[in-house]
Amino acid sequence: MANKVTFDYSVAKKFVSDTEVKMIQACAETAKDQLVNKSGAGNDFLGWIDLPVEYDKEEFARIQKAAEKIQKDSEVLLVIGIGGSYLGARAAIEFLRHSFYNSVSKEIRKTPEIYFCGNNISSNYMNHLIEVIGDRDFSINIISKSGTTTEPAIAFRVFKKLLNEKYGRKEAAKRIYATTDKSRGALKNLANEEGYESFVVPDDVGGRYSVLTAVGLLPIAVSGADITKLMEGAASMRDYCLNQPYDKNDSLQYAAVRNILLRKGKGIEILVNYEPSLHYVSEWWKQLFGESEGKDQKGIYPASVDFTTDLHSMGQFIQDGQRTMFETVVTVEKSSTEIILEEEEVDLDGLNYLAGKSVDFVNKSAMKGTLLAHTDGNVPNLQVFIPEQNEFYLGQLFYFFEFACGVSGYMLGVNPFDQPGVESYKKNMFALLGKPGFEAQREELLKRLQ
Ligand SMILES: O=P(O)(O)OC[C@H]1O[C@](O)(CO)[C@@H](O)[C@@H]1O
Repeated sequence: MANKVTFDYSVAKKFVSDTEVKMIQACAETAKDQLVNKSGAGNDFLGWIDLPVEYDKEEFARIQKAAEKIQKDSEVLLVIGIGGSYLGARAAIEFLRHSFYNSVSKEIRKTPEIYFCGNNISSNYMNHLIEVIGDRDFSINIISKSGTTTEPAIAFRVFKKLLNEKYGRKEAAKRIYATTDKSRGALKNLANEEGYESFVVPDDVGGRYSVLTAVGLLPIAVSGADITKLMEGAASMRDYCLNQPYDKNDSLQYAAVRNILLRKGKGIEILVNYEPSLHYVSEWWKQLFGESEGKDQKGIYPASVDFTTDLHSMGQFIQDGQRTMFETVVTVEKSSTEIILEEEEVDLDGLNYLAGKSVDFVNKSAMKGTLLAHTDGNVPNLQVFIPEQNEFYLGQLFYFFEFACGVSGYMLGVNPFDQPGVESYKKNMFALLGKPGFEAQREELLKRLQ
């Protein structure tokens, strides 16, 4: 077991040869140079590259203090945000903390319950969340880089009212933490006006690359995870990404191999996990790659499955359906806890052959068996290994994927740091809602909907 996050395509050699990986080296290295020298498209959004070593230490200390205050004065923290202002924190908390974080007893959890909202527009979801909070003490972390995104803005209105009614406006303001642009946007204005403690999303860090800023760090710190170790892990992976030669650079190799597969008609990448706690890491990864690469009618469609659960639903398709996909299997090498299966006197369930074996051994056997079966079914299987489930390796994993994404986007010939496509639905929604300034579009859309 290596002591870092690693990438391995050895099982996929039938589909990607070492020679092909060598042939694409120049392309990958040019893309890396563009990224590191900041000479490519979107180069005003590259603040994430040095973030793990150049972050604002004063703000970092303020984040830790705010987290301690929330831990002391709140039973519940609401994290309001969407996309990059949501997924990183959720991914980290689910990966690092208890599988049943919000349900397990306070004695085990020790920190506030954490609920995410503002990531949908459902009245049911919000009403049910109000019921979950009940009359308990709570705080809000509202996160929006632009400060104008509709989903979190609506949720903030609703939950700010609840907080104001419970504590009065002045006291409520001390329980609201705003993570947003340093000087612009509706949320920044509101924070200034009401005196909320504010944290900054740096100008040069886009939403989907912002997990290691206050966007991710405050909720992660409230959950009791160690954000210093998270940054240290990211810093160590930054070092590998920037300084290792091509053949030893896991992140570069991953970017290269997925581009080789794309050129062979594999337009769908499925991120696979065998730990339920990785589910939201996949969700975070999907936004990272989907928003970065899916443009100009190009890109690999990022999908994900949770195995072994989805082997019993999507397994058939992956084994046997249209051959347009490859899998990237993320494995946690050493499970943090163990269960050993015991022998039963009468072997009614036929499982005595597993007596003395750990549940993780069964899980790993399922993983290895599936890897070979899917390879035989002509689905290339790439692998990413995480040594253990902790903050350090998660920091490495985040940075590994971010770097690979930047490189891969340039290899593909797109700007990996913009997202013009997401505006189309917003314009239509604003027009239909009657937002001032969208009158002409409104008439046109209403006619189409008749
Ligand atoms: O932090 P904000 O500005 O509310 O944006 C949230 C998300 O919405 C998007 O801008 C897409 O609309 C994403 O890129 C971003 O992560």
